[in-house]
Amino acid sequence: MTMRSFGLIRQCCNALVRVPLAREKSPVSLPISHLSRSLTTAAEALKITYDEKSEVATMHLCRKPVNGLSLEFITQISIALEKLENERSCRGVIISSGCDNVFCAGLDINEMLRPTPERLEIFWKTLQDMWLQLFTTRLMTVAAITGHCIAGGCLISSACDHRVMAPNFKIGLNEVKLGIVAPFWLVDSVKNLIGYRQTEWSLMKGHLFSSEDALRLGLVDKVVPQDQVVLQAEADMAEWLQVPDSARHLSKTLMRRDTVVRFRSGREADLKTFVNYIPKESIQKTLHSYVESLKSKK
Ligand SMILES: CCCCC/C=C\CCCC/C=C/C(=O)SCCNC(=O)CCNC(=O)[C@H](O)C(C)(C)COP(=O)(O)OP(=O)(O)OC[C@H]1O[C@@H](n2cnc3c(N)ncnc32)[C@H](O)[C@@H]1OP(=O)(O)O
Repeated sequence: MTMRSFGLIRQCCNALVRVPLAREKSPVSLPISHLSRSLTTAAEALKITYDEKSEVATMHLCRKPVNGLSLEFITQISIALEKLENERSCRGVIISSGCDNVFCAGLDINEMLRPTPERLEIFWKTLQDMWLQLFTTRLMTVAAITGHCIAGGCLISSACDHRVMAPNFKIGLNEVKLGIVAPFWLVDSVKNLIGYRQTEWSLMKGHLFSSEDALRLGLVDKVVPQDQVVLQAEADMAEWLQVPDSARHLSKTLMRRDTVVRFRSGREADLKTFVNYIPKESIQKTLHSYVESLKSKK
């Protein structure tokens, strides 16, 4: 197998002061006073490899301990996606995790705790952009879900085209448990997979589905033993790539058009809602208690 890492991407991922690079906006300088805590450095957090033979890249999320989506991390993912999108030979990307038993625990909650208004706004815009990129990319996208896949984690997996998950983990939108609400575009992308009622019910309860229930509902496409998830994702990717790229991408565009149109017309209002809602004292209290409960479970 011929593997090479994308030098350019690595280079970009290491330079993280000016963000975001994603489409539809010009770069802005980040207030770096509120860097969220992680056990990994920015350079270690995202590893991209490319297999020339299969024309498939792997985006390995390694922001330990749980791949919490901080502004810097989302920016890295966004830059990497853009680079892959522009790499003509690349036809697909597998998103995998380097965190034990966790694919992604969602947004880094620290981003929402006592945030500066400036950073909060950039954070949400960057997340919106990253989601749009992933949801609409010409690349075939496969999520290799080797562990829990919660809220923002489900944002990533549900924006992909195909999902392989390991057994005995949890996946879904639990935002209400934190006193917050999933944005309509994330809800739509889950609803597209599992239908209205299951989405409504799980959203209102903050219910996380087991891997097995997720398979039954269509929230994931396959459940295989944890040590086979990536291999299965690669095999499924190869099968998917037998379909001509442009026809596959046009079909995806057709199916996702309504969600994208709704997103584009609602994203400004969505941003305003988020930046007004999160700093509220009552929300801050609930988020704080949630973080405490995570720490005290040990
Ligand atoms: C109409 C108004 C609309 C307004 C819109 C408002 C908001 C919209 C946002 C919606 C979009 C998405 C939101 C989110 O993603 S919120 C995050 C939701 N995620 C979670 O609830 C997951 C929480 N984590 C867990 O349940 C567990 O950590 C686990 C993933 C199951 C893994 O368990 P385990 O292996 O036992 O690890 P620990 O629990 O010990 O965690 C290790 C350390 O990591 C910290 N941690 C965990 N998750 C997060 C996180 N999401 N952000 C930041 N930090 C996290 C945890 O506290 C541990 O830290 P410690 O070592 O310092 O104790």
